[in-house]
Amino acid sequence: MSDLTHLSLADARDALTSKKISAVELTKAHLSAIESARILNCFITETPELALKQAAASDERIAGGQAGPLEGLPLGVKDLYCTNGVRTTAASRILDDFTPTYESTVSGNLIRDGAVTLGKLNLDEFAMGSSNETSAFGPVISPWKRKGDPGAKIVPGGSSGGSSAAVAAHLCLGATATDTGGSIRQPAAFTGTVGVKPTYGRCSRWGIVAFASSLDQAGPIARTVRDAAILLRSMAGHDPKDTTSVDAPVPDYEKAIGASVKGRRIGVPKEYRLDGLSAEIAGLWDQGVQWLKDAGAEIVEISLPHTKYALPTYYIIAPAEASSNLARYDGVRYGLREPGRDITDMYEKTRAKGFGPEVRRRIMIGTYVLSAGYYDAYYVRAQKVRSLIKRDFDEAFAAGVDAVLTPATPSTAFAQGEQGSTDPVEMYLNDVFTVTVNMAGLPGISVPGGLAANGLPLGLQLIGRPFDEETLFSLASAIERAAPNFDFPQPWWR
Ligand SMILES: NC(=O)C[C@H](N)C(=O)O
Repeated sequence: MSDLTHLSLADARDALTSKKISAVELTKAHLSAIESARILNCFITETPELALKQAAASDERIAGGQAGPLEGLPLGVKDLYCTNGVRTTAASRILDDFTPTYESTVSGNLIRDGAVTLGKLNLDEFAMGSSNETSAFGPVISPWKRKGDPGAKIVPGGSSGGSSAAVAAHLCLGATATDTGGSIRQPAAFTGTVGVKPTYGRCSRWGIVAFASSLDQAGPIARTVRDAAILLRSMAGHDPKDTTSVDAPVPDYEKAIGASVKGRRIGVPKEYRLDGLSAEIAGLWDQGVQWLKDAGAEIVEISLPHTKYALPTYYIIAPAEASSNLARYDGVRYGLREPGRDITDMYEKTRAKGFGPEVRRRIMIGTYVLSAGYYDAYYVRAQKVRSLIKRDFDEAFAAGVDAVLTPATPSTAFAQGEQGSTDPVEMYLNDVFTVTVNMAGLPGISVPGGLAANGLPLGLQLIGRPFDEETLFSLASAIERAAPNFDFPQPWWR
């Protein structure tokens, strides 16, 4: 077989189980792809020895007829997941050389099912950002190029930018990611990949560095809808160590691929047709509607009246939770410590040195909205609006809508430095279509819809009923079949 990194995860699985290729061979092909793509800065930590050891064990299990569902498949892990014996940074200096003595439940589930782990993927610091430019380990460069602009360094989206870029550049067959306000779906849309944000509670958050605990959710990024379905099945499941994880059976999501969508009711929310929405994004959305119609779905216009409050509400709740979660980085319990005159001075120096500007901004906003005198005006009010946003969706689903279709992002990927350098709100606007899903705890998927005139990928988003990821997989696979084919970028980085 020619280039093993160009197999889909599903095809690689089949080639491994039928012994056409070995896990060691497949792993070596990915390790050498990673080595020749360092300029993209996708990985913070590479773990080639560990990967080869896991691959050899996989080959033995395959030979012994004991292959797990992901046996021998090389994956990347977002560096927000704690990994036993492997440095975990959250792309922050504050964690320094923190090396967990335990494995996050979700990455542990992948390893249990036979996956090979290639290393830890870059991200925005503590997952705060939409372009991977806030990482203390430097930005990730997307493998994609804007037409006629070879010098521009295109961002892979964020915060899971290492995951999306590595998958798009064929450095791994799939990757883990996390989504608090769009961090799986937006980078997937920017890189022509598929990203799934499962229902809140579908995957365990145990062992994943916390950002905003009521919004955070783990999920996969992959090159096809089928591959994402295979990964989610292994990642999901109840975990007694996370009291918010739900004890519900995990379906075989792969069975939803190619399933008929005839008669499924798709809601198109009029509030997402923002003033100033670009003609290209509006066109993509109309196209998506047509593809689902052609596949037999029924389209209904719906109203989600509180949509316009979602972004400001998210940027109160998420920083509030972050300011509380990040209080633990005090120079005593984890990583970095800057000596000071007394304990307060040590705290201040450690936190000033350890956190980057975006993380500091969020901690300050969060502390402000939680402080006496402002708590009711901001935090409590934001929680009330959050309930209204959730109720909008509840009502749409109660009226018989099976899923909601929207664009994933308001634009294609931009170049480094082009957004948010003077005004952080410009960066926050990237999340305008994605944050509602986290606020309501719903599942969402981003699926490619083809390429824009500038040559960069476009993504459509489907939002589903709680714990109905299956419907999203079947609808997304219908879009995947209908959308124009595109090739991932040729490896200019080698
Ligand atoms: N973490 C996320 O889901 C990304 C979002 N853009 C944020 O900065 O909060």
